[in-house]
Amino acid sequence: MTIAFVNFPVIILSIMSESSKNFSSIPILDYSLSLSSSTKPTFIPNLRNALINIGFLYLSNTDAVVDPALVESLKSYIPKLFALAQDEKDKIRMANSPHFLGYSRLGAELTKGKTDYREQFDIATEHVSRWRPGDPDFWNVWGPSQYPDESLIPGFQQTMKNYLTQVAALGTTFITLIAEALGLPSDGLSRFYDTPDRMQHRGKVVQYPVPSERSISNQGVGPHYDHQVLHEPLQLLQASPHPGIQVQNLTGDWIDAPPIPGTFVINFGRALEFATNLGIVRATSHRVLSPPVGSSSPRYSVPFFHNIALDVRVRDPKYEIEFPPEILELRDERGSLSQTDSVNYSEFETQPSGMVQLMGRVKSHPDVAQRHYPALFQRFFPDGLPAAGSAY
Ligand SMILES: O=C(O)CCC(=O)C(=O)O
Ligand SMILES: [Fe+2]
Repeated sequence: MTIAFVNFPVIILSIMSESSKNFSSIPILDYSLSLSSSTKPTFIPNLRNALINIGFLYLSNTDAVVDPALVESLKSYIPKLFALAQDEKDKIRMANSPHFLGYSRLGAELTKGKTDYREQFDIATEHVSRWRPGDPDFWNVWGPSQYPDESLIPGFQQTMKNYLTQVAALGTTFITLIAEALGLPSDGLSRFYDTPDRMQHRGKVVQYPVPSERSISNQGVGPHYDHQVLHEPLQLLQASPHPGIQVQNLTGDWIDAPPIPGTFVINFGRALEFATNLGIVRATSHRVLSPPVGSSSPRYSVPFFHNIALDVRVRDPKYEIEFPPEILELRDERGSLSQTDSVNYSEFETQPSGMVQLMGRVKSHPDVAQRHYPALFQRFFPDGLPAAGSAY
């Protein structure tokens, strides 16, 4: 099977050297090939390979859906966003929001109980919460975002909204390509989605500061799977070289996925893994290390998470999909997925997607949970708020 490569020097050449298990770099897929019926047949097999064997890919040539000028404009706002006065950032802190949207100070987030060394604004596509008293708590995990005062950073809000709309559209189209790559009709995964007004997808803008000599940890964000279907982080190029995301292959090695200009990194979340007969698609464990000590600039990224509908229980027989035998064979050739030490969202086995999402948010942001979901907070943190991990 061939992999479409963009000619870029940082990509290590030895892709899939021995077996797919030991992949040692991440393939680059040219999105524009999916747009015409004459080139789509070269795109789909590469996507199939990434879905089943790797769990990660770079996507290039997405200009038809995500405007490069908009991406440049968004990038130019990011250092200004983090340079806002601390009290202005705190005005839109995440603890204000039952939807876990807003600003988190450095060190406010936990992954597997350990502190992540990053500062971030969680901002989602526009959505009105449908939760009313008496409804399931997890309906309230989606709702409106908080933005900094417009006069402090004029134009940022609209730019971010436009960006989120465009990457969400890319995600929605990409889901149809995933369905085709898995031998289904292009709407083969549509059962996992609600109507657009009842969907929300999340983004965030993240700064990973350069640690000092004395820092005890270089955990930008600890090893985890994403719970959603798709994760489309935009890694921004830095003044000094940064390793970027690292991805774990089936033998447990961490593979660098450095930023490549003009691409998105796409990885698949546990929702998709569980929804595809418990593991045709691979969700892949990943982490981010802090920039090396002495780097001249922090690392910035804009992750985006494409969700499935809140009420879907992916393991409910009514959502079961029949895949063609060739796809099942490819899964069998790959073998079963190893257990890693990452946050793994095994709750998908029994819980609706919204509840899995809410539980993940509670564990990552206990102070927000204490305020808005006291019963769940008590369940996960019976001894009270941990010393680290407050989003105030
Ligand atoms: O910062 C990044 O590039 C990715 C972060 C990530 O994996 C996450 O927030 O889930
Ligand atoms: Fe992630």
